[in-house]
Amino acid sequence: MQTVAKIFVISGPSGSGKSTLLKRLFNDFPGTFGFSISHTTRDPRPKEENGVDYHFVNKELMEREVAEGKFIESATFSGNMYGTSIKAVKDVVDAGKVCILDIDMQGVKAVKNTDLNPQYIFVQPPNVEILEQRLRGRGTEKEEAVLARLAASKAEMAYAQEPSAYDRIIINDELESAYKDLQTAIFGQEQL
Ligand SMILES: Nc1ncnc2c1ncn2[C@@H]1O[C@H](COP(=O)(O)OP(=O)(O)OP(=O)(O)O)[C@@H](O)[C@H]1O
Repeated sequence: MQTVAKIFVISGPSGSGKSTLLKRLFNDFPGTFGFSISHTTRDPRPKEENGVDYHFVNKELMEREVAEGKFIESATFSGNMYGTSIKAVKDVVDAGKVCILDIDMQGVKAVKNTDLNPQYIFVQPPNVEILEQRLRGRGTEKEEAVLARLAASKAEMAYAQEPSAYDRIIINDELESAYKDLQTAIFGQEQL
């Protein structure tokens, strides 16, 4: 399947519908897309496989590679490092797949400092009220987390208005229409 790029960055406020749209895309075009495999310094859990679920690495190695600029971004949660390496993204493309990076605004800015040269897509909710309804409707976050996500959405929406921030803005009002717009952004035209 011909796509307009080999790497797509999908960003947008939490609750804007990125996962919903991507799930559909992966289902409708099996084998076409892939996510990069992240690195982590935490121990594997039972059934987790190195190079499949994560690249499990030791802290010294990961710190060195982060310092060498081999990572798009990295962060520490509960004492464990997590991150996406530039190579992990290129590996998806080398395996013949189109790489989808589902990342936040900081991640988008970080990708812009690499040689990956993706297409940047922003998934935007129709308005803040609907975003709030959807976040609450999803029921996966506590009140505090909902408020934090709504606050973060303001900066994400403002950044998306900068002319050079994204190649495409998809307004996720009616899902069918947003999905068609996503297909057009990815394939150059609607496929289904
Ligand atoms: N067009 C739409 N109309 C109505 N509801 C929608 C639409 N798109 C998504 N939703 C619903 O909104 C909620 C948030 O969507 P989703 O989880 O896909 O957002 P997300 O951008 O992936 O969020 P996060 O960044 O937190 O993972 C979900 O409950 C989803 O079913």
